[in-house]
Amino acid sequence: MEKNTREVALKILIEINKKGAYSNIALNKHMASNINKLDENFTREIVYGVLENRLYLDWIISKVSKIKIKKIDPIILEILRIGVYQIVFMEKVPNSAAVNESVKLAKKYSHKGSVSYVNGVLRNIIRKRANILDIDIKNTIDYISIKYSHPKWMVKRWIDEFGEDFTLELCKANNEKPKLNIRTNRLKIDRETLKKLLKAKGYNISETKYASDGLIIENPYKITNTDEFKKGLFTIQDESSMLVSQIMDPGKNNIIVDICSAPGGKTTHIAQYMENQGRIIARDIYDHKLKLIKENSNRLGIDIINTELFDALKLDEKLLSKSDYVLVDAPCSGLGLIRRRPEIKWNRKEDDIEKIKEMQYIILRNASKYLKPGGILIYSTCTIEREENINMIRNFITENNEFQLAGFDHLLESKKNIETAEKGYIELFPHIHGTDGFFIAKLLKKNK
Ligand SMILES: C[S@@+](CC[C@H](N)C(=O)[O-])C[C@H]1O[C@@H](n2cnc3c(N)ncnc32)[C@H](O)[C@@H]1O
Repeated sequence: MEKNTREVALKILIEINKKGAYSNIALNKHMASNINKLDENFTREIVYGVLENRLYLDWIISKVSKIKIKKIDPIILEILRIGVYQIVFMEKVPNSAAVNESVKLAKKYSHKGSVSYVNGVLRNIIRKRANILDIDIKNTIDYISIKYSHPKWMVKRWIDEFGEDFTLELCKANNEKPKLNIRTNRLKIDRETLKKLLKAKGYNISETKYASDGLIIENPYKITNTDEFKKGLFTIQDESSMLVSQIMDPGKNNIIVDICSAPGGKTTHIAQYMENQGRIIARDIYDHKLKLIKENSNRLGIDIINTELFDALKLDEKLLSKSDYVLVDAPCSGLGLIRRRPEIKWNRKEDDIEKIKEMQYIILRNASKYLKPGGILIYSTCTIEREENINMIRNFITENNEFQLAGFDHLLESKKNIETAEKGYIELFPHIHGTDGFFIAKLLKKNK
């Protein structure tokens, strides 16, 4: 049985590396519906463990391998990473099992020479373990990069922006498992009652710190199979994302434009704030993603959302000065999501940030034109890159002086470590706030 779990992990990792698949989607695709909890957890741990620790695992392999990492066949390298991960991080797995199962995978997926190479590398690592696991590197960027397995460009960028201690803690937190958060659907139930219902089913639950609708689930196994989920009493959403609608704080009968809205996490939350009265125009560039908004709305009992296929890079003359609130939940580099999707570390390139920034600015500028005077614009991203966040907003305000930042500290449940809220924006970080890395700014379009 365990052989299969390792082989499934190998297939998933290859799919992520070769095809750029998202880890969560690849995992769900490969998990048979009848897989037991132990096997599922084992595969999950290997996939995430290998993605999170890739540079450190490669560094260990390089200590004993005669072949340079870049020259190792990609499948053999992945088999080695899986083997080394078990030896170094999974105490319950006997070394013999880690070696034998890796050798079996090498036999199945490669040729004879590779089999003895995999066997030799893993046995050498076990033998020399006491001397090769400590990282004896003085340079801070190199040290953090290997110890917490983040690409050097990312570490350097963050040290320049946030300092060394901050970067080290951030990288450490990026390798920790995020807790599952759910959002109460206040159209159907209040948070306290939902908490009691789920507690009675054996879930360990606490309340989110900043978001008023959020609950943190310690043991979320099969939570989407519960009646409570099927009846639409809650939806899955990180606390950081819940804050977007909380900070927007729209009321009944407003007109809202959500310009990049799929799969609808924030749009459906906005509808809750509007008590399902008024009108939301929810747009996205992908039709298949708009369908997800409809599915989510149906489950949650929301009928004020009109989905529209529209490219936010284009200006829609029909919407000029029409809306009370606009949300720009911009496509971004996603560097705040590394805890959930560690493959971002390996798939994202530094050059991408420049291109993404240009697109974000055009989307923001177009979206701002849809607001009535006195309207509110919310700009959010799931990245910690200031170039895509506060620097972008400051540039925008300089060039569009009818806009100003609007403070919102009174809308948060707690003000701890979130002091900039009174100035009209917040930056969230996994190691400080326990949320995804995230940015939210609130802008007021002044009455002329
Ligand atoms: C951060 S996600 C939005 C998440 C969504 N607001 C939620 O809470 O569920 C960004 C979205 O922008 C969409 N997108 C990317 N480029 C776009 C464009 N040019 N026009 C409209 N939507 C775009 C993507 O398809 C993606 O669904």
